[in-house]
Amino acid sequence: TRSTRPQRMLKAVQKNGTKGNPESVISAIDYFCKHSEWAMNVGDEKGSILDSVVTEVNPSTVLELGTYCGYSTVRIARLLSPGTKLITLEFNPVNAAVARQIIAYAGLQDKVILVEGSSGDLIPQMKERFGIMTFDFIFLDHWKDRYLPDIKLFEECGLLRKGSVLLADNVICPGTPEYLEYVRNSPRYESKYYPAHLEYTKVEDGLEKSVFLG
Ligand SMILES: CCNc1ncnc2c1ncn2[C@@H]1O[C@H](/C=C/CNC(=O)c2cc(-c3ccc(F)cc3)cc(O)c2O)[C@@H](O)[C@H]1O
Ligand SMILES: [Mg+2]
Repeated sequence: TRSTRPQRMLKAVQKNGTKGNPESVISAIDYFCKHSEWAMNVGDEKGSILDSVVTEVNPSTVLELGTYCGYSTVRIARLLSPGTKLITLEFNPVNAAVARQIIAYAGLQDKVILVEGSSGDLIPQMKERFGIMTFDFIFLDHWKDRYLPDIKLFEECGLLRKGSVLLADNVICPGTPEYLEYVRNSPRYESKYYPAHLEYTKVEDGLEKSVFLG
């Protein structure tokens, strides 16, 4: 059967990247998306904002929803302190297989725990399976209509603490109106919008950073 876009992206990383060099993997994916095939990675512009938030938070516990090809996984993992690992959830096995290889090519496999499955099933298992008390940083980049149910699940499972930072991609395009309305109007969150553009385009998009107030 025909290859998938993530599989073609992996080939581009193996061809143009340098093994063990996360920056070269990020550049190879951005180049592929700009010159070969557009893909829904967070991209370089929003990726720089992601980098600055991760650096500012310097998290000890990290969760990503929607690994896709592992582009943002590599961006985040390369910035984590030694010994810190990030958990990333991906329910499409073909995408998960590509992401594992891209993460490994970047040399970051020891800093990443990729769990195959759906966030709705896995979030309630975080404490028992991974010994997580609360998350310092969460990156939301999965199905847009799942951002709101999943943030409520974080609250219900007691996975947020005073100061936990949630960063959400695509709050303008494709858009996550119910999520935005919730975090911007809830007294339990302090929210801030970071304007940018849809990856590799001039279309308006941005990231929403929401700090849980406890
Ligand atoms: C069921 C919800 N839980 C989930 N749990 C685990 N993994 C999940 C989940 N949802 C989706 N996934 C996975 O995350 C990935 C999906 C991400 C969804 N992202 C988008 O739809 C998206 C879409 C666009 C976009 C923007 C403009 C367009 F014209 C076309 C597309 C841009 C983006 O930056 C995006 O993030 C896939 O790998 C999917 O298998
Ligand atoms: Mg996205």
